Amino acid sequence: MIELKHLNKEYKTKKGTIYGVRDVNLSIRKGEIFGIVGYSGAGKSSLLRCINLLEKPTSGEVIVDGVNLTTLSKPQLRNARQKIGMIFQHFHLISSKTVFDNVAFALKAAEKSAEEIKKRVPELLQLVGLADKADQYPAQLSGGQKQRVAIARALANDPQVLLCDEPTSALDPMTTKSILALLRDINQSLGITIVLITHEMEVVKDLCDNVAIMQGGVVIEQGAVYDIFANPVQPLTREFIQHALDFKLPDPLWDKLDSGSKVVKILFRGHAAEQAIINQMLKVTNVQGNILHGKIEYIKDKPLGTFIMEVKGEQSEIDKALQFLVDQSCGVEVVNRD
Ligand SMILES: Nc1ncnc2c1ncn2[C@@H]1O[C@H](COP(=O)(O)OP(=O)(O)OP(=O)(O)O)[C@@H](O)[C@H]1O
Repeated sequence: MIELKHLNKEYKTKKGTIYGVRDVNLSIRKGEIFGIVGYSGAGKSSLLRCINLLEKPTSGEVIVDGVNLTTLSKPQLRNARQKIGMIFQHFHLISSKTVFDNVAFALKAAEKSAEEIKKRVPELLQLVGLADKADQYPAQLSGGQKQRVAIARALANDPQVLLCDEPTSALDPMTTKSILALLRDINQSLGITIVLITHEMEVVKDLCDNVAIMQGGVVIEQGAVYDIFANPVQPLTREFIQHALDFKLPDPLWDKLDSGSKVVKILFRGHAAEQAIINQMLKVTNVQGNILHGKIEYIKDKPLGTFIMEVKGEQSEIDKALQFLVDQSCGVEVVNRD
């Protein structure tokens, strides 16, 4: 659906050239939810805004549904953009217009008739759960409701793609969940391809099919969300995942551990998460194990288990135990106190 080929975006400033996006190649499939993750300044917004040419790439190709947007004339680009909706962190609603008129604005821009607008706006407001708010003004709405209006407006012209620029960063956790659920519904019921940028891996875990991690304008790692969580390669990716899975041992627990023991983080991928592998390990080796932390996450309905264990025994037996886990395809990492 979306192909980015050797995409570069440079900003010329008084202080020199700033590289927003550097040689990015991405392929986003029709109907998927694709996440782009990175810290502030990583180039996420620059990349997203290149997809609808809000930012003109310095070089490279942006192909949406088979059309290379970088080659289009202005009127052609205007037409192509109607098939790409966009929502933002701070909603970008027009404060002097009612909810109805904010949504109608997108239809007017696409030169829809008054009759069509009268029919379409209530349908859109129904879709986002705001059928009773048509006559209210943005100031009378909560953050979540404002984002719903923005989503209705973005969907007005039946886009094939919805670009989401940190859509939940200004919202509380409960509202975040409801907006993510709405985006998932829209993706499933309307088949719209969603590209979403965020700095929270939690959002990616709950919503996305595939993800790209950005640093310094470069995509440093990409893949299916489950694979990225189960086998992160880059240190930055590991850092993001650590935040999302939250498995840092608290200090009082470290204080209680035997000085001769090892603390091991074990990752169970796929069906291994549902089997009694730790039990088997304790049976076939002469070590004692004490589980300090454990949880099983379901990502895209596939289990991913993370356990932190204190392992005690002769070094040779500990080595044997860890090798047993590796042989069962578990990820094994000795954890040291920070
Ligand atoms: N219009 C601009 N002029 C000059 N530099 C820019 C411009 N827009 C972005 N940049 C620079 O490009 C780099 C990438 O910025 P970008 O906003 O794309 O990152 P980001 O990952 O979206 O960050 P954030 O999460 O803070 O929005 C940064 O160094 C930023 O300062």
